[in-house]
Amino acid sequence: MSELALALVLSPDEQIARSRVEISSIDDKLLTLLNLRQDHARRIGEAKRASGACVYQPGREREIVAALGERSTELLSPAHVRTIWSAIFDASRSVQEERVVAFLGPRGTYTEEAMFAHFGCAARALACESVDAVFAAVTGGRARYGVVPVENSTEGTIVRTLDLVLDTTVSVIGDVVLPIAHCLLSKDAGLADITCVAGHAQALAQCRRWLDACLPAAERRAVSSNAHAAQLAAQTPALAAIANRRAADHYGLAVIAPDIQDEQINSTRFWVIAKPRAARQDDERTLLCLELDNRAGALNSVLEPLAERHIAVTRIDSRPLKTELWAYRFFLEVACHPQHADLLDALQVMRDAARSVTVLGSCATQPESRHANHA
Ligand SMILES: O=C(O)C(=O)C[C@]1(C(=O)O)C=C[C@@H](O)C=C1
Repeated sequence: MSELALALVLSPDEQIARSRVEISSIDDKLLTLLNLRQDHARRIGEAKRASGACVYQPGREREIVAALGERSTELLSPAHVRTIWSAIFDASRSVQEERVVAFLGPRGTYTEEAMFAHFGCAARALACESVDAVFAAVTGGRARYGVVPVENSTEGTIVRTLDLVLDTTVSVIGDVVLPIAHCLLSKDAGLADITCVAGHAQALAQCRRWLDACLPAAERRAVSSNAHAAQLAAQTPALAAIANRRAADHYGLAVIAPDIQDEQINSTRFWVIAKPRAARQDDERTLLCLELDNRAGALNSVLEPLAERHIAVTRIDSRPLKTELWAYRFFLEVACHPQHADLLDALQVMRDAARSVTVLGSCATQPESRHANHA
């Protein structure tokens, strides 16, 4: 009897039971094939170790997903293919290296969310108490990678991160942009019972208008992270925390008000840091630090060589030199691969005009905003 004819004579329960048997048998075959795939990934990992090649090859991953996406069907969309293969690549990379990733903790921070968005669940997470501790874990070899916040679309630069990248030997090797949806969390108090709101200074600032309108009399207490604020809220009934839903789940809190950020497009950029390594083929942005003489036209003389070669400057920031009054160093992001002939050419001219020019790292294509996983 054909499948169609059989479907007509089977009761719903019989159909479910029959298809479950088929699904179990398909899962069995999938698992065998996935193990075979993992074995090849392991062999590639050994070859990469021998040749010094990088484990993570985003270009190859994109190629695979694009080819499979073209064969997608009504039953399995390109988005499903992307999600499934993203987990397969995670597993595959995890047999090639153990990825300990330090992040600004504790558990439940937005940085943890960014870490999972970038590395998937195959990473072994190492929660650190401060941005400094994340850098120390990477420079000291306790973690291969680190994830730290660097810029918020409402509040601007996180200067400590910028200073540490400028002052240490680590490189920026990627970035992640997350939309930030702040919630007010409490153990079991209602809005009227809250006398204190704790959160990272940036989060308190990003919710200023909402707090002025809804909790004008409450004390605002700046703490080291939003997740730490959630820990405090779990212990103190009249204290509410500004944090994400991941923190609510992790610390057993209720969301008393969702989406309290003043700007709905509020997003944070996180940098992925590591010890210096060669740029990847598909890195399209290069990060630079420029130290300039304190004279008229100094900044212009380093920007001109870029403009002349049509290299766009996508970000510029200044930080005090600290060793000299009112003198600055400049952080630049430019839209070009670090080894591109035009950029190498520009850098040579810039080096003549500046006290020093340092390449701080490079990133792949500008990340799209990813939606926070509130599951
Ligand atoms: O092709 C490689 O270089 C692999 O290591 C295999 C593989 C994969 O699982 O397909 C895994 C990691 C890379 O980022 C790209 C692809």
